[in-house]
Amino acid sequence: MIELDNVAYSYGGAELFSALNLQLAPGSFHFLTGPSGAGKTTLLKLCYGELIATGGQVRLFGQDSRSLDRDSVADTRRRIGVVHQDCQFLDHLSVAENIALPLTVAGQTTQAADLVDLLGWVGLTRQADQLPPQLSGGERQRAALARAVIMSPEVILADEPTGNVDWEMSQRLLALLVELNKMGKTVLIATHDISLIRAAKAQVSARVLRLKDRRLQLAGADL
Ligand SMILES: Nc1ncnc2c1ncn2[C@@H]1O[C@H](COP(=O)(O)OP(=O)(O)OP(=O)(O)O)[C@@H](O)[C@H]1O
Repeated sequence: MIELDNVAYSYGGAELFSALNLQLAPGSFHFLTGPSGAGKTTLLKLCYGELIATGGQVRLFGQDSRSLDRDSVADTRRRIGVVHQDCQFLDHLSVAENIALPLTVAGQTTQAADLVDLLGWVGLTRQADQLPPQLSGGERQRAALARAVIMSPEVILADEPTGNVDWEMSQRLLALLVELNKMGKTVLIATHDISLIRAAKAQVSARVLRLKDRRLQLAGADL
């Protein structure tokens, strides 16, 4: 689904990583960990075509990310749901409108019943008409997850989805991501939270990758 082959990335002259290989197979569950600044967010951006590799090749659903035309970019955006690190809501729109935004942007109408179901699934039924600044950290993260899945993507890429939430809320978010994986979705979570990874490994068969010193490696079994 998403394949990185000998990939390098540089911001300006400084190479962040190189010779990086990754395959996200359908239905797989991956964690991406590593020190702050190692390039996890950058790697996720390469995986959804927001950035183009400065070396090697990224293939998204079999297509080289460098050669995606407008339609293919739109198709890729539909097939990959992203939970951004900073959530990125439009503060003048309600929570429900923010969640439905990918559909609105794609010119599709929101099925009210689907939106109600989705709000219920993430536990935000009561908050549907509130504005994003009125939400708690955990509610924001759940709204971001709902927005990421509203287009029924095949792949979910989540960047620190449990940042700034307590343990109980991180378990709740993890349960939603595990549920999505059990429905057949491919999941990749970038996180610093080792205890989250340990909790997940009791629930799902997950590969843990560590980005460090410009290389991507399988983490040890102790994780
Ligand atoms: N647009 C940019 N221009 C220049 N440098 C950037 C840009 N975006 C990120 N960087 C740098 O690239 C490095 C990797 O950033 P990135 O956000 O990918 O790391 P990360 O592993 O996700 O970090 P964190 O865990 O702190 O979120 C950092 O040193 C960062 O300052």
